[in-house]
Amino acid sequence: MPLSIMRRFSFCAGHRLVGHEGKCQNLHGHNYVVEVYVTGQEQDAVGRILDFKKLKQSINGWLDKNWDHTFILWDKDENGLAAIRSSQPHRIYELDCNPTAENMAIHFLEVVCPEVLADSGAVAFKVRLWESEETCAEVSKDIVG
Ligand SMILES: Nc1nc2c(c(=O)[nH]1)N=C([C@H](O)[C@H](O)COP(=O)(O)OP(=O)(O)OP(=O)(O)O)CN2
Repeated sequence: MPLSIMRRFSFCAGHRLVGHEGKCQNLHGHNYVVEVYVTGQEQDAVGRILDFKKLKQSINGWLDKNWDHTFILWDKDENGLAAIRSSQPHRIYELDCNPTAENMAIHFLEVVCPEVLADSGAVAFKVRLWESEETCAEVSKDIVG
């Protein structure tokens, strides 16, 4: 019987989309929401896949350090990077691709979740990343086991 849990997190960040035909080519920000769906091999003695609090601490720790109140920019966006670097202080997170909701969701599922959930016994299989209340991207993967 498939069993999973989900927790929702929020953070503020700036970005821009290189090559976008409209306003989103300009530096701007969002109140992002990220939903992380987690499953595990078995429930613990209490009946949990993973304590919601542990999930919160792991994910929020990473978000606070890396994405919250940063500019998330493509590492090839030299002009955008230079603009943000010229302000002091600044926080930048460089992605190896344009920071669309889709690419940020993929990065979160493929890179961030395995790192922060290592040793937890749980694994993230789906991420939904909301850029606004109306727009989100969703990515999921099959978990073998
Ligand atoms: N598939 C995607 N499309 C767009 C993304 C994205 O991540 N994935 N991102 C953006 C921009 O970041 C933009 O800030 C959000 O777009 P949206 O709200 O749709 O912009 P509008 O042009 O509709 O804004 P209005 O203020 O309502 O005119 C764009 N697309």
